[in-house]
Amino acid sequence: MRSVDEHLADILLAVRPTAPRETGLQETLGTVLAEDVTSPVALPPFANSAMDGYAVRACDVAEVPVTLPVTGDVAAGEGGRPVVAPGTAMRIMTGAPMPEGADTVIPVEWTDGGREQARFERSAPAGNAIRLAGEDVLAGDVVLPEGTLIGPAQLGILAGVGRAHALVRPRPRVVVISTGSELAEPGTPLGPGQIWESNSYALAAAVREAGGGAYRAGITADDATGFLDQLNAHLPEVDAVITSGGVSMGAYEPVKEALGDLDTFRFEKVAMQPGMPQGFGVAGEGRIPVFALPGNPVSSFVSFVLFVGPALRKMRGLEPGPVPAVRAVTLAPLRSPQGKRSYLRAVLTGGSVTPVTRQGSHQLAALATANALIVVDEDVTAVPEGTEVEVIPL
Ligand SMILES: Nc1nc2c(c(=O)[nH]1)N[C@H]1C(S)=C(S)[C@@H](COP(=O)(O)OP(=O)(O)OC[C@H]3O[C@@H](n4cnc5c(N)ncnc54)[C@H](O)[C@@H]3O)O[C@H]1N2
Ligand code: MOO
Repeated sequence: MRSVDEHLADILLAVRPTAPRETGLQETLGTVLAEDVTSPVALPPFANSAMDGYAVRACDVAEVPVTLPVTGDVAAGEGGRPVVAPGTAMRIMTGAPMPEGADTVIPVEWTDGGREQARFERSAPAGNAIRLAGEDVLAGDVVLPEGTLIGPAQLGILAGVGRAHALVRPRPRVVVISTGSELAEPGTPLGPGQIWESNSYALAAAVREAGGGAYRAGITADDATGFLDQLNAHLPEVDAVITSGGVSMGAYEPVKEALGDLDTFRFEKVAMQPGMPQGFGVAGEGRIPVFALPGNPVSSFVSFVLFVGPALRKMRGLEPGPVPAVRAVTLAPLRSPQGKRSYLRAVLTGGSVTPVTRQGSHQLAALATANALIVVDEDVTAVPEGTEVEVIPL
């Protein structure tokens, strides 16, 4: 059997980041920059007021109280070149350009707020409440280096430096294909021997949560030719394929049957529980990665966390890194099969973790109550209560 680490290493070797594409500003959220973004101008581009108040010369309000004539208003967006003459004041608004002649701003709260003339109760040194040009960014500064993940703040500064587009690695597009003649669409009645199809919904949701774009191809019956036709139809549209089911030892294993003989594919047992039967390879002219995950719902979900999640990070242009884990004390004893790394569904609260009672790889409802996976190494078969263990938060 291959180890979890070996299987992941094979996958990471085969996947590559998506090709950079010029993308509209709003669509860059969750993507990774493929260029250094510089600012064409200084930010702020001009000295401006940080407060609503009066633009004056500091020397004119050095002795207070003092009353000065108010010669006009400077609003934000002012495009002219207003001038504050000695011994006068102008009302100024937050974000408005500093008028010539003025070297300080007196907040309106320190005055009587007059329009024709204003009485100043407090003085301030030169430079008070003024935001200088270039205080945030100088023209030509790199504001976001290549490789930056675009979140709301990063999208904001893209807009702030005037960009309507950016060169980014698009979210990987992923199709999820579920195989199984027993599967019925949720919302339709169950026939004899049928269950509602859940894997493609969970996996597509996991892809989206992991920063990819996902769609479901629907259900394919247990027929290798039909599966292959469906796979080939989707390959030109996607950056990766996830299949569920049809990879183990049964008489009807369409995924394994369709892809098992290709020399770009491997179906193997990975030393883990759940998720032992795994397939991975590349298909089509685009050498599109195909993750052939086991059909048991908990197995496909855990496989996603361990293998597809890191691969999607690499495809997005991020460091795949180790799957983030924490340490916590188990509040119950744990059991694990010899030679397999177990991923026990569990509830993590603060520094302690409790495995859920139903650990079967078909027990999807139990998975839905968990928020973490406890990792028990291959060579450990029993862990006493009170032991510190490795935990992957979900
Ligand atoms: N003789 C052996 N049998 C099995 C082995 C083995 O090593 N030797 N491995 C077991 C393990 S472990 C797993 S995991 C499963 C994997 O099987 P497949 O990937 O071939 O998946 P299926 O047989 O198609 O389905 C397994 C199970 O999951 C249900 N399922 C499948 N797809 C969905 C879906 N989209 N939504 C909800 N449920 C789904 C399916 O009805 C089956 O109950 O093989 C074991 N057998
Ligand atoms: O290894 Mo399978 O994934 O348990 O059910």
